[in-house]
Amino acid sequence: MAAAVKTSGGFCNTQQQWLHSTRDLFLHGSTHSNAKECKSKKAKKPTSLRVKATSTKVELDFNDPSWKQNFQEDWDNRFNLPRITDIYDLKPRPTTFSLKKQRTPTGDEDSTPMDMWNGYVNNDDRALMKVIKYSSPTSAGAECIDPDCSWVEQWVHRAGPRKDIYYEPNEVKAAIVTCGGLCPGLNDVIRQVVFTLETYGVKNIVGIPFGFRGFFEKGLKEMPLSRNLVENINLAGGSFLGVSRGGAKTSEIVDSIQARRIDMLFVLGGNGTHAGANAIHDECRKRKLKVSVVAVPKTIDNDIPLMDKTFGFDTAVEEAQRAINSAYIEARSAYHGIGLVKLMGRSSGFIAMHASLSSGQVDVCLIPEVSFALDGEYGVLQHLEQLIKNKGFCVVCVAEAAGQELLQNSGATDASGNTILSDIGVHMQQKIKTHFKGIGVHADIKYIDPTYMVRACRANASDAILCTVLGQNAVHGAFAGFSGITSCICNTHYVYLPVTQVITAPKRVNHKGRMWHRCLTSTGQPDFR
Ligand SMILES: Nc1ncnc2c1ncn2[C@@H]1O[C@H](COP(=O)(O)OP(=O)(O)O)[C@@H](O)[C@H]1O
Ligand SMILES: O=P(O)(O)OC[C@H]1O[C@](O)(COP(=O)(O)O)[C@@H](O)[C@@H]1O
Ligand SMILES: [Mg+2]
Repeated sequence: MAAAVKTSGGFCNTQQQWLHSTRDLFLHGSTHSNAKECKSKKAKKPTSLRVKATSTKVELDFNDPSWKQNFQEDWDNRFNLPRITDIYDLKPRPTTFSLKKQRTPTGDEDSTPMDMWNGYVNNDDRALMKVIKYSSPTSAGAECIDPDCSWVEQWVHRAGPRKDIYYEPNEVKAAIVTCGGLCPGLNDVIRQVVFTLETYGVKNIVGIPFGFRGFFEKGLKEMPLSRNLVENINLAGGSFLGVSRGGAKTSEIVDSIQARRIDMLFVLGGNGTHAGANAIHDECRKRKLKVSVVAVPKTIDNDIPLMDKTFGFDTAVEEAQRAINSAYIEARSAYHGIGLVKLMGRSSGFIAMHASLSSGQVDVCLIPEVSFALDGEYGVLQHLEQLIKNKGFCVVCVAEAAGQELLQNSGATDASGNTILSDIGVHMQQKIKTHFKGIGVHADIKYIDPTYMVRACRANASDAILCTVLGQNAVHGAFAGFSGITSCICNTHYVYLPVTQVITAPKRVNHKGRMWHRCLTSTGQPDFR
């Protein structure tokens, strides 16, 4: 019987490094860990780990030949999709979502007979979540489960239309709600959900106004939706239905779902919304309601784990890049110009990192995942001084959650309970001004905060396509009888994940990963510690 390893804090050794990796894999589906760096030099492989998964407690003993099987069984259990047939004994019916062309055959010899055309997804179809086989834990970005970094298949359920469905389309009432902050692409998803529902034959489609509030706030009326009504909503940013934060009272929301006789609920939102969707799904199950709750992950922050990206992220990066370009032009044109851009990202620096990379105009990129000092020999200010001296101008991109430890925090939260961050952009602007004044060097600082411009725009082409697929798949998932799932993209494939698996913790930039190092190579910045 191998010894179990303590799973939380307190010590730092090689075992702990493994522990963090494996624990992260279980908790976040990724070994991209936020683990503190361990200083211990001597590598000593642990033989056993006690790992607490989100739904099961699994003990992996790597000396046990069946550890891989145990891991996979736990994985399959956790990624199994909840279905309404788990609580109801329902008979499926053939789908009404036709992949056949609705035309009379032309007699074209080359045309495939429709009944042989494989257009439906089988419930046993799976996609691999991880495709790289790392030969060693020291390989760049290695995500290992055991000390030898063995190959372990991690399958997830493929998304798409099924041959059998569990709802009578003409009896269905479907509702759509958009929650949290704005995000490019919300309207594209609403539109595709409506189109696809109508293709199945659903006639009763409504929009819930202003997020979860629309379920219980007096005076807010549901909006009937149809193809005609939503046809052009993708041409504008924002949400056609409106969004809101806070006010999520699960039991009241489910009372309202019951009273309105909603059968399918499509919930578009970020990590908070997904937690809300999960609570609604659980409550519906408790009340034995035949309701499918299907989420679609939105957030410009790209901070939802397990998926390649959330819709809106690409567009936000593109827009952020425009702000960087303006900062660059201002800085380049001024005598000793310093352009400073603050970008969103509540707890992760994805927008800042990607916009810095894509613009190619950033000299210093600061993200919350990597701590830095402003003052001192190795601080950011000293580096800016060098840049001004050597090339005459510079551009700094800072993520809103970066360097929070350098600031005073009021501890205040927004209506959803998210911490209100202190303004690192304004703080840096002041610090840079004071620093250059102090050393008697002229500096012309131009500060740009494009915050709401970045997320209020309409989706770009790649996001519009992502929204189309995710929105359509959300509807297919509901008709297939799944509930408590989210429609997303993993490893370039479209899949469904149980919501429980994506609300464990926000995804963050892997500061030891290749992408961050590419960013450092691009900016040429040193360590600021
Ligand atoms: N843990 C939670 N359980 C239930 N509902 C939640 C939870 N966290 C947030 N919500 C609700 O989800 C909605 C959106 O959450 P918020 O954090 O503002 O945005 P996002 O979904 O974009 O992260 C809000 O109405 C909020 O009340
Ligand atoms: O000003 P608001 O609406 O509270 O939004 C601020 C937050 O919204 C975001 O743009 C997105 O957050 P969510 O996806 O969680 O809604 C964050 O980057 C930012 O911190
Ligand atoms: Mg959020």
